[in-house]
Amino acid sequence: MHELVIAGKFVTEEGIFRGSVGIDDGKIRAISTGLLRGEEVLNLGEDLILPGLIDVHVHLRDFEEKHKETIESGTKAAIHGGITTVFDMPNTRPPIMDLKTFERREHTFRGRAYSDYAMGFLVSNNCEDAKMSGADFFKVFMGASTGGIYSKDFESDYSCAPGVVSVHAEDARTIQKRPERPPEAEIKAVERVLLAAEKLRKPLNICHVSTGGAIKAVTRSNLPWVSFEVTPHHLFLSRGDYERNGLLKVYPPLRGEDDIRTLWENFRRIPIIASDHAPHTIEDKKEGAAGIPGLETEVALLLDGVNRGLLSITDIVKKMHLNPIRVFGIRNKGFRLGADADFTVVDLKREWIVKPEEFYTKAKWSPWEGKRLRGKAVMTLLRGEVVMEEDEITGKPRGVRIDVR
Ligand SMILES: NC(=O)N[C@@H](CC(=O)O)C(=O)O
Ligand SMILES: [Zn+2]
Ligand SMILES: [Zn+2]
Repeated sequence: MHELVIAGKFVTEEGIFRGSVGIDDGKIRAISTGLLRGEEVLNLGEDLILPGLIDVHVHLRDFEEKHKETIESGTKAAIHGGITTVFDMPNTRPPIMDLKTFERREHTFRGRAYSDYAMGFLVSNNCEDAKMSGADFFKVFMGASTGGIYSKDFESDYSCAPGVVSVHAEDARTIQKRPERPPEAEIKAVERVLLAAEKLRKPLNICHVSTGGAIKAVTRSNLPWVSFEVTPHHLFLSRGDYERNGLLKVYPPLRGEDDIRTLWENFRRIPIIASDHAPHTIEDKKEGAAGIPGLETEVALLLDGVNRGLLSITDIVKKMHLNPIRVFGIRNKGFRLGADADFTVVDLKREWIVKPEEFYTKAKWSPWEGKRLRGKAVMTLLRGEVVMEEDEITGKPRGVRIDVR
């Protein structure tokens, strides 16, 4: 007899099966195609039950930028959007690039996160601190983005990081000459990344790949320790959208139809989908801040894509659960016995209109404002506890740091 049994239609990388999962102490203890017995049974009918979705690229801000987002508002937005674990990007103010600030970040998270979280460390000529930090992943900027910090010697920073490196691949010199950041800025940086990865042979994830040239270069290099992520805004929005709405300024920039077509033509080769949730106030955006909020639309946009035949529901499990766990070595997550009982429950047929005023993020604006989407996250479970149901955040912050050791 389990504490809790969840029954319904489970989605794995192979497909959908009707069955039930037995949960005790927040962990998956039994998986069955029949109906397990539980003190409490949560029957989820026709909704689809995905393993907890993981977003490996999220800017939670907080510290001196609480007006943009806090740990609470950002992680509430995560579980509202169906995300159970977020990777906290370290280009905060102050940036997380020394031991004292890393420890301060760790305390800032305690008891305030509504989702689980991985802690990042920004590497830029600070190798000793990076090695001593114990961070869950490491961030390197090859060119400046929000916060303005970037590596003067990418190879040395990449070589120093004692764990998986996520890299912002836009070439600094090209950006200085051509601030509009054409595809060449990304392609040049990605080619440098691949040469370094070939030499150093250590795990690396290329952030927000946006161009056909970069995705072709990565897939051609075929290095098993090199992964990459693509964002929903680079899949569903274009440079034309930015020309019509200046708020859509983002680094790397939204691209032309050719690049977008190549991303979709290579969709099955994309290991990870991540939001690059980058909240700014409307005032900051009007002053040219780069970044787009994405936590509360990313899953719904992908589900809408499933309904339009652009991708399959199993793609979402592969690119937002399985591959993030594999690439970043997450030990306590996964749809298997002994792993945390995190689940993202979606209603694939739910039609709704994007209304940013109903968002939990402080960035109450969206490129998809007013758009009708088919598909929505309707319930989020974290270690067997319902933490979001029908847009309501239920209960207190339960999020804890993931285990990548
Ligand atoms: N993507 C952006 O345009 N902005 C991000 C930084 C980054 O991911 O480069 C931010 O932190 O605002
Ligand atoms: Zn970036
Ligand atoms: Zn980012």
